[in-house]
This record gives sequence, C-alpha cells and structure tokens, in this order.
Amino acid sequence: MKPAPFDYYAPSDVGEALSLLTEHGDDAKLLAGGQSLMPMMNMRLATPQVVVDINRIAGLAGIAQASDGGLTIGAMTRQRTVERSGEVRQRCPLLADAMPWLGHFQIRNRGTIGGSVVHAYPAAELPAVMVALEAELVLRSAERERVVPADEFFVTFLTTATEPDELLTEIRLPAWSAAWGWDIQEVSRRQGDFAMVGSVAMVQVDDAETCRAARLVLFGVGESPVRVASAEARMVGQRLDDALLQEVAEIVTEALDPEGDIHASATYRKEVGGVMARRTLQQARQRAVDAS
Ligand SMILES: Cc1cc2nc3c(=O)[nH]c(=O)nc-3n(C[C@H](O)[C@H](O)[C@H](O)COP(=O)(O)OP(=O)(O)OC[C@H]3O[C@@H](n4cnc5c(N)ncnc54)[C@H](O)[C@@H]3O)c2cc1C
Repeated sequence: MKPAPFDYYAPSDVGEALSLLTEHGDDAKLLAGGQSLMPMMNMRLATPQVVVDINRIAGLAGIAQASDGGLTIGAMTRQRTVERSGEVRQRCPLLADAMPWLGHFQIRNRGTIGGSVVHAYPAAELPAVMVALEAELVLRSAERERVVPADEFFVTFLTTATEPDELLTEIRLPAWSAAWGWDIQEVSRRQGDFAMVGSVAMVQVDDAETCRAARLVLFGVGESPVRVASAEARMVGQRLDDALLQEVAEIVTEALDPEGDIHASATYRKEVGGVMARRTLQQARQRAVDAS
C-alpha cells in the first residue's frame, strides 16, 4: 500500500521543526529513521497530514560523555552508531549489548535511538533498557524544555509522555558503576524479529555474593516495559544463589499479566518471562561476581 497524501517539510534547525509541530499539533509526525513510521503510513495505520523530516537538523545526533560521568546520546543518533560506539561499550555495556537485538543491521543503519524510544513498541528492547538504566529523556517544545525519567516516559502501547508539540532531543544515561553485572536476552521466532518475551537484568553483589542492588525489567509482556519491583526487593540483601533465582523466576511469572496474540499465548509469555528473568539474572550475577 501507499501512504495517504501528506505535506512534507524538512526543516534545517530545531526551532523551525518546533514551530511546525506547534502549528500542526496532532496532524503532524516527525520523521526520524522512518523504520516504524513509514511502514505504519504505508499500511495507513498512521495518516499524518504533515511529515516533519528531522534528518537535516545538525546537532541532534552524537554521543558525548556527561560531566557526571554518564552519557548523553542525541535522539537522531543511528542505532548502528550506538551499537559500534566504543564510548557506549565502555560507559554503558548493557546498552551496547542491547543494540544487536534490534531488528536487522539494515534497519539499525537508518533507525535512530530516539525514534525507537518515542515509538515505544512494547516488544522493543530500548524502552526496557532505558527503564533499567533509569535514563532521562529530554523533550523540547517551542515554549520549554523538560526532562522526564524513563519510568514516567513510557505510558502505554505506542504512547509516551511526549506531547504533540514536543521533540525528543537527547537521552541522558547516568554514570555506569563498574560494580554492575548485566544481561539482556529475548525469545523471538527468528533472529531480528521483535521479542515475544525479553528480560533486562542488572545486579550488584558483595564478596559473599549478597545482592546489594537489583533491577529487573521485562518487555513483550505488557503495554510498556514491566519493572518487577517485588522480584528486585526479594533479591536485595540476600545471597544470589540458584535457589533464590528460581524463587525470583516464580515471582516474575506470578507478577506478569500479559496479553496473548498470534505470536505467543499469555500463558507462554508468563512462563517464559520467569525463565528469561532467571537466565538474565544468572548471567548478570556472574558478571557482578567477576567485577567484585
Ligand atoms: C523489519 C523490522 C524489524 C524491526 N525489529 C525491531 C526489533 O526487533 N526491535 C526494535 O526495537 N525495533 C525494531 N524495529 C523498529 C526499528 O528499531 C525502528 O527504527 C524504531 O522503532 C523507530 O526508529 P526510527 O528512527 O526509524 O523512527 P521513525 O520510524 O522515524 O519514527 C517512529 C515514531 O517516533 C516519532 N519520533 C521519531 N523521532 C522522534 C523525536 N526525536 N522526537 C519525537 N518523536 C520522534 C515519530 O514521529 C514516529 O511516531 C524493526 C523495524 C522493522 C522495519
């Protein structure tokens, strides 16, 4: 299919793009990598009257170290650039490990980190990673700039806190502690497909393998990333042995309330969610032990 007719603008600076968003509101859509927007327009699941192409705006892409030791990543940074960045590998290895899971490299060559985050597909990896990292999203409109924590940013299916007149300019990742062990894994039908179920785990342990901090976020099992606070609370202060991780897997299975669809039933997603949580926690524990 072909998209419905639309007006196309290619502003050369952020101010011009924001004026267009202010003028056209809900009728406008920003075009970043186009890897989600264009298929949706072709299928007429999205019918914007105005498309604002932000690819020609300088300054929206780039990866830089922040003054607090964290990372600032421009919204228009291509997914492949993030994947290949030595800075990201060194300062946020979880994000580096997440990138190859996003579709195929052809998609990642065009797709942007900001587009993936704002698109907020429930089975996408980056929203879950942003929640696990406790990232901050910087939104700009013609009137103001605001910073939204990741756990408030992802609202529901394909919906974020981004208003129609706002543009995501950058993502701020807090400084990474070398004490973190981490992992991300998912189950999909074929390599590059969206996840049926996925898990992101981060843990810190002391010398006796007692858990000092834990974060666990599942994706593909709800309308947006699911951080399982009850599982995190069960781990902190306890020795992270296999028996405890099996108990945590059961807590996760119990906590999840996914929908079934043509890819996987709700029961499958609940069961496999627990298994994926356990596997990612085991790998994260190993890395944390190696680091301690
Ligand atoms: C075959 C295929 C397989 C894929 N598999 C995966 C996968 O396994 N995992 C995965 O995570 N993704 C997958 N994707 C999606 C891919 O990662 C997209 O690149 C991503 O979802 C959107 O990024 P984009 O830059 O292409 O955004 P676009 O498609 O251009 O935009 C997506 C949405 O975000 C909005 N938007 C974009 N940038 C901004 C901004 N800076 N500020 C405000 N709003 C903005 C747009 O208006 C639009 O609504 C797949 C895509 C395809 C075609």
